[in-house]
Amino acid sequence: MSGKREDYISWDEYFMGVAYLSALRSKDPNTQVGACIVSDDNKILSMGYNGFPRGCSDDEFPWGKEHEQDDPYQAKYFYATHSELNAILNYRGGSLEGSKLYVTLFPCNECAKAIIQSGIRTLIYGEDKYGDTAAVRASKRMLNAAGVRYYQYTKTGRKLQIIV
Ligand SMILES: Nc1ccn([C@H]2C[C@H](O)[C@@H](COP(=O)(O)O)O2)c(=O)n1
Ligand SMILES: [Zn+2]
Repeated sequence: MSGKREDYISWDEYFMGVAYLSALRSKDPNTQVGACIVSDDNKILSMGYNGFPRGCSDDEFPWGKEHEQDDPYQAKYFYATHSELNAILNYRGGSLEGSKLYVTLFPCNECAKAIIQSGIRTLIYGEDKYGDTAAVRASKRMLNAAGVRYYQYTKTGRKLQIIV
């Protein structure tokens, strides 16, 4: 055997795989989101998943949805930091100018602002299940205006199995 292995995973499979792996760390019982920020020369810069800020206990803060509780103070939305924002805030290396963001779910309007302002130029997303909401429509409006390129990741169908 003298040639190289040919069935290695692509860059997109690798980074989207890392984003999906990060999502598995989320304690959100309904939606787990993962993100991976990559430099333009394909080095991983940061990762994140949705969860409560440091010091806000996963066991004490609420994981319910607003409409079930009828009180936003008792629902997760005031407290959960989105995976994209966590990935941006987790980066300690300086500038994210020109980087790419892989995220399992299309970013909301608040994350879009952080993405634009941090200098991320390309966004590759997995799902768009909230695509018809005002938050995601506003997000796309801002990303379009700011010239952030985005496209949906096309699943290759390859099954990645890791035994840990
Ligand atoms: N792009 C996104 C969108 C949502 N999230 C987080 C915020 C919540 O923890 C969860 C959404 O909960 P749901 O309303 O589906 O019960 O996902 C995120 O991190 N990034
Ligand atoms: Zn968001």
